[in-house]
Amino acid sequence: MTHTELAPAATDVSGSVRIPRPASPYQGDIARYWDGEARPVNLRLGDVDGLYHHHYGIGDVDHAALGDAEDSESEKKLIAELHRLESAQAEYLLGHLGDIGGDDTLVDAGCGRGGSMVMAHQRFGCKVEGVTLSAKQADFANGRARELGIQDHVRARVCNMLSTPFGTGSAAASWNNESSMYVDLHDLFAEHSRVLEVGGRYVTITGCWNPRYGQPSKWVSQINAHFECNIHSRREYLRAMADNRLVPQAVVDLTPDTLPYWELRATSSLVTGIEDAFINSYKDGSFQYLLIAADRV
Ligand SMILES: C[S@@+](CC[C@H](N)C(=O)[O-])C[C@H]1O[C@@H](n2cnc3c(N)ncnc32)[C@H](O)[C@@H]1O
Ligand SMILES: CC(C)=CCC/C(C)=C/COP(=O)(O)OP(=O)(O)O
Ligand SMILES: [Mg+2]
Repeated sequence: MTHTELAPAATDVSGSVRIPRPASPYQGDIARYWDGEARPVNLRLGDVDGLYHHHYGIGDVDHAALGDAEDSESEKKLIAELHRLESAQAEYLLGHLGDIGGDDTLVDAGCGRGGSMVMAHQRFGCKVEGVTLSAKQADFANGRARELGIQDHVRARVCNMLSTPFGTGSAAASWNNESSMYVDLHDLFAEHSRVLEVGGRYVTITGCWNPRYGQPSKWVSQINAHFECNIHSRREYLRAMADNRLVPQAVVDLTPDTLPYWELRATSSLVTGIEDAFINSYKDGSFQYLLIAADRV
């Protein structure tokens, strides 16, 4: 499918994104949450190179890139390092999408400010369609795409990821990057399964509670309350995929890879207060940071 066949962008006369009525009061709350979000830990990291993420980082910290306590640039270097780890996370996700060509269309479900969409287009040359509940985020992502001159290929719209306007079988690949904890997984995977072509690839990076712990730990409950989300268990992911023709090809526990990011972030001036909940739950085994890549069969 070429992008000219896609439904027209939902914009009003001023060029901003049209806002559909939320599908539920909860979705209205989540839209308001992200419309109002302006945490320095996200904006200052994004300012490093113009890729704005709302996900966390993976990989080893490059200690040589950090200044020592006397270094007047140490805060700037710390921010650049946290951002590098967040972009590494997105590259890792994109690396599991398979063989994507310039004529393909990808779907980013819960696209935030669009950092991963820009990276996907830069990597594959393809079209990327994102959906978010937040009009502010969609405007931001579309503004960045215009600044980069890639607005014909990268587009965000205000839309519920459980009911998208994308054609059946129209996407070569789709993903959720830390956005699946806001929806019912059966509904979510039914929609990905519909939009993906047979043989297409679905990838998620997510935090999930570990069934081996028994129930969501107090740390998981704290993260849910902090973000107004509903973290699922690893078992729920695999079951809901199996029920929706999504067959896992890779399940990677990224918990050891994300801990260095959190430990570094906990030392920065940009802490938000949620760092200990992530660190403690990753360490006590009640919570895992997982990538799942699945084939649409
Ligand atoms: C933590 S942010 C992740 C953003 C992005 N994936 C990234 O990696 O930067 C969660 C995103 O999920 C979106 N979201 C939550 N529920 C949604 C829904 N039902 N439909 C569309 N987007 C949703 C929010 O609007 C927000 O953009
Ligand atoms: C792994 C889990 C459970 C994620 C929950 C979803 C979420 C809020 C992700 C990060 O967003 P953000 O980048 O806006 O958060 P922060 O401000 O903490 O960096
Ligand atoms: Mg962040």
